[in-house]
Amino acid sequence: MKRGTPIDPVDAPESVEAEPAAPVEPEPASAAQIAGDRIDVLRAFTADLAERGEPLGLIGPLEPPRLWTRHVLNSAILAPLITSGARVADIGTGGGMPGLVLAIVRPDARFLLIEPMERRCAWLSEQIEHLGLENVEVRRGRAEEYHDAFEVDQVTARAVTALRTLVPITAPLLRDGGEMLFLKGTSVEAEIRAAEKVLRKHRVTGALVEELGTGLLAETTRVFRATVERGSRAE
Ligand SMILES: C[S@@+](CC[C@H](N)C(=O)[O-])C[C@H]1O[C@@H](n2cnc3c(N)ncnc32)[C@H](O)[C@@H]1O
Repeated sequence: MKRGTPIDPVDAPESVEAEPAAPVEPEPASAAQIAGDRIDVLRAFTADLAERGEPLGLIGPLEPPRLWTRHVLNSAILAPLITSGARVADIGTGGGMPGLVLAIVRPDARFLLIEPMERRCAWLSEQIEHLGLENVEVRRGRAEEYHDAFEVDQVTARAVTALRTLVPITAPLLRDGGEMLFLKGTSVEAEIRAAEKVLRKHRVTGALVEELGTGLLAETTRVFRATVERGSRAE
């Protein structure tokens, strides 16, 4: 794989034999600025992910040297877009991005981490307990299984699937007026064009792309923001 290509942790090998462990990226100076008084908790999570993430198949072998920049801070940079007091569902949290990282840096919001894979759920639950987080719960399963179970104010996701598939599985989780916040790559505009029909069908309005992290991160990140506006329906 080309260096610099984002790794899909799903494809990460279980172990890499005879390869020396890649050195972990030193903590960037901006980490404390982004995490504020939650930096110690974020450090503890990142240290554990650095040590156990690859053997557990949560991150690929090329990720430790860019763990902070590409994964942890790339997730934490979304924090200012989380509404205080909001109930937030993160879809496909995997090793913790972005949902667990956001739960760490935003203790004033409540998070549900929806993840189908048992081993990843076990990791997330262990981290929640170990870090003493009281604002986050794990729900095992696919987002679609929770469509009639609850409604949240905001839904987040990173590296789960393209917008035209992500919108139909996440829109039903949002209350009327609820917001989608999806971390996306450079292809987001093309994804929006490909998703035009489903955006209309699910009454997703005000779609825009914001660039986050300028002046803080070596690599900025792009977030897709949009709102579900169901409006009142005639009886
Ligand atoms: C490539 S990983 C990304 C993990 C994490 N969000 C990250 O950025 O590192 C995709 C994750 O989405 C989960 N997933 C796939 N389809 C899903 C669905 N329909 N509902 C919830 N999670 C799903 C997978 O189990 C996997 O953990």
